Amino acid sequence: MSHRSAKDFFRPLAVGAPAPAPEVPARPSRAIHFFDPSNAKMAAKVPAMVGTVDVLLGNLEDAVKADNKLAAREGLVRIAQDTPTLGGPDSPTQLWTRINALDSPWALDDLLTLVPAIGDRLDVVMVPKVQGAEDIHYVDRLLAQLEAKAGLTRPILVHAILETARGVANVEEICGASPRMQGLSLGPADLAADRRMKTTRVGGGHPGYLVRQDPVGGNVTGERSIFQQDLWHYTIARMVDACATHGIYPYYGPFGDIADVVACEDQFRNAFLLGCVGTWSLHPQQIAIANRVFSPSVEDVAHARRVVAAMGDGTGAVMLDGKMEDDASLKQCLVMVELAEQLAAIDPDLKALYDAIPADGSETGQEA
Ligand SMILES: CC(C)(COP(=O)(O)OP(=O)(O)OC[C@H]1O[C@@H](n2cnc3c(N)ncnc32)[C@H](O)[C@@H]1OP(=O)(O)O)[C@@H](O)C(=O)NCCC(=O)NCCSC(=O)C[C@](C)(O)C(=O)O
Ligand SMILES: [Mg+2]
Repeated sequence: MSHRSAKDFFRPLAVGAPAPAPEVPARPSRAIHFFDPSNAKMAAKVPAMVGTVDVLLGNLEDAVKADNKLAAREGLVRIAQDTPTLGGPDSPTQLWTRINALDSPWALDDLLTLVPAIGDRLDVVMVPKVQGAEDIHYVDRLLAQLEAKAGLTRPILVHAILETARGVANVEEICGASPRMQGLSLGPADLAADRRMKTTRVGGGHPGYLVRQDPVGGNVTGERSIFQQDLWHYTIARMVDACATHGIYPYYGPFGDIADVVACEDQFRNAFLLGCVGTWSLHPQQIAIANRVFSPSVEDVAHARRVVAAMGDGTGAVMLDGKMEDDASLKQCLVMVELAEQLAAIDPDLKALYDAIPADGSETGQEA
């Protein structure tokens, strides 16, 4: 397989296209909120959501009826044009879209329409059912041609949904396929079908996927604890490693049981703890869950600041509350402190909470 040279990697793929950015801009994206631009009721809610959610995503793919594909595409253009505060580098809320699958009758026209019309405001294009680097290369070149033609000065980024077994097998090459790559999301429904998993849900657990306590005293019919396991742990962990390797961001994905806000929060929190930066929201009530879970708690930030203060120049080992802290635990705490700073810069409520913590984390309790 041939690869572009290191220097070519950061040259535009079309004459006149903007140069690729060396780093993915670190913009908060705790909730990627999906809406169907062909649904008048949902579309009407979008302008008022600017500033209340990190990402608004106009969905053109699955969950939009085949008969509504054109209306969704045109609706997204109209919404962006009528809502000048949405999207682009200065907006508090990024504008993303999920285009149709590359083998569908709609994907080409999705990009041919959106880039000239609203390309200056479109931050990220999410590509579904990505199988390998070849899918990213196709979108990469096409976007460069369209950006050049439209005279855009800022490259549109690309986000891949991992929802086929082949996509998971190729996850590293997908992440490294282009400097446009912004991140990855899990597509648990399509992925489960493609893998022939025996689940019928959109994300979340399954009561049959469990580990059972050993029989007590050899009594196999006696009372035993069971522990439900996370079906998505393996895939999320692979995504996190692939994304961290390539300097891009991993996200959970959809949680389809809208009413089960408790299990939704658990699933999101597992992803947060494993290294994901955000998740999807399908219904307005999931935005608050995502914002809560993907923002470090006051206790975590206070503890992290205490460790940073106690570690001085960051080397050596100290005892804090009976626990050893060293260079490596300091690095974990810096991940937390830096995330808190990024979020405080865009979220006044969080800023107030974090600002109330003393700089050295003192007078606050233990790690959450
Ligand atoms: C679940 C549904 C059907 C419940 O819709 P509903 O109307 O029954 O809900 P509701 O509770 O009655 O809604 C209350 C109000 O909120 C509005 N509303 C409701 N949702 C939204 C929204 N998202 N954005 C903005 N507004 C929304 C709704 O229109 C209503 O407005 P109203 O008070 O004026 O009557 C609906 O929320 C919905 O369609 N959500 C988006 C679904 C979606 O985008 N699915 C695709 C992503 S998941 C996926 O594709 C899988 C994946 C990754 O590919 C793979 O795993 O393979
Ligand atoms: Mg899907």
